[in-house]
Amino acid sequence: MYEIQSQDGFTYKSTSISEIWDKLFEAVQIARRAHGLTALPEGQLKEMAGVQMLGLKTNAIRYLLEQLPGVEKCTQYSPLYHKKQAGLGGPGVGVGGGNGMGMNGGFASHGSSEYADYFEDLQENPHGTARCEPYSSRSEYDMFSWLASRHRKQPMPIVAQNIDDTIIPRRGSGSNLPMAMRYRTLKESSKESVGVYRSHIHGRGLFCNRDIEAGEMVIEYAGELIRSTLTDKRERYYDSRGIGCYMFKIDENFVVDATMRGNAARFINHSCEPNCYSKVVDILGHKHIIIFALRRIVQGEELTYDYKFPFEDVKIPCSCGSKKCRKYLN
Ligand SMILES: C[S@@+](CC[C@H](N)C(=O)[O-])C[C@H]1O[C@@H](n2cnc3c(N)ncnc32)[C@H](O)[C@@H]1O
Repeated sequence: MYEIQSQDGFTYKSTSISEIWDKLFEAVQIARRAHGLTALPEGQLKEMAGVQMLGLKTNAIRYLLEQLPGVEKCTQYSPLYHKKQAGLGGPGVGVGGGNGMGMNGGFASHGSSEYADYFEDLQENPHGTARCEPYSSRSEYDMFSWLASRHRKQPMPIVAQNIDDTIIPRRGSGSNLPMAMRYRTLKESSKESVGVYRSHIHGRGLFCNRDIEAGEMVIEYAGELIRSTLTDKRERYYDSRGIGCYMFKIDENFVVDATMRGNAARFINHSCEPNCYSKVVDILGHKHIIIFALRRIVQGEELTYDYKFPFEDVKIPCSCGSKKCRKYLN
C-alpha cells in the first residue's frame, strides 16, 4: 500500500504506484492554479515531478540509484551506467543504451534467468519503504542494543551428550569451598561461561556458553553500590534521558545500580520457573549479589531467576513461557 499526504493532512492510499503518481500530478496542478500559474502539460509535469524533483537528472544520483537491488523492476527505465553484460548474474546490469530518465524509455529485457531469480527472491519491505516503517523504540542511549541482534551467534544448545567409557573430569560446583575463594575466580570465569544474546523472553538475556553445575556461582550482579534514598532520583534521571534503568535491591538501605557500571548480569531475565537464584553474600565484610545455579544448566540455556517483584496494581506481563508462569512479574 502506498500513501501520500497533503500539507493539510489529507491522505490518499492506493496499492497502485501509478494511481499515486496521478494523484500527485493532480495535486501539483491544483497548487499551480491556486498560485496563479498555468497548469503544465502532463508530460512536462511528470518530467518535473518524477525526475527533476527527485534529483534524477543528476548523473551522480543516477549512477548510485542504478546499483540498487530491485532496479530491474523499473521496466520503464533505461540504465545509463550500469548496463547488463550478457551472462552476468549480479544486480545493476542491463543491455541496451540508456536514453535518459523519461517515462517512456524502455528497460531492455535481461537474458539471464539467474539475474531474474535474484530479484524474484527480493523481499519487499512490508511497510512499502523504510521511511514508512514504524518507529522502533531503540534508545540512542542504549549502547548495548546490538547485543540483541539476531545476527549474533548464540552458543549451540547441547541436546544429548555422548556417554562413553572415557573418564572426563567434571567441573564441580565448588560449593564446598569458602565463599571468598569461590568469589575470587568468579569475575574471570563468568566472562567465559556466560554471554548476552537476543532472548525469547525479553530483549536481551544471559545465556550459558558451557554446562553449569547445580550450586555453581554463575555471575555477580555488579554495579555501583548506592543508598536506597538515591534510587528515585536516579530513576527519574534515567527515565528523562530514555536510559533503561537496571537496579537490584540489596536490603532496605542499599541498592546496586548497574545502569552505568554494570556487567552482563543485568541482562538476566525473570522466569517463574527459573534455573538460577540470587543471593546477597557477605564476602570479607562487603555485600555482593551473586547469581547461583539452581540446577544443572546446559550450554545454550538462558539463565533466569525469579525477580520476586512485589505485588502492584500496574502490572508487568510476564513472557517467561514456563508452565508455571504467574502471568505477571508483579
Ligand atoms: C534486568 S532487565 C532484563 C534485561 C532485558 N531483557 C534487557 O534487554 O534489557 C529487566 C526488564 O526486562 C524485562 N523482563 C525481564 N524478564 C521478563 C519476563 N519474564 N517477561 C517480560 N519482561 C521481562 C522487564 O521489562 C524487566 O523490567
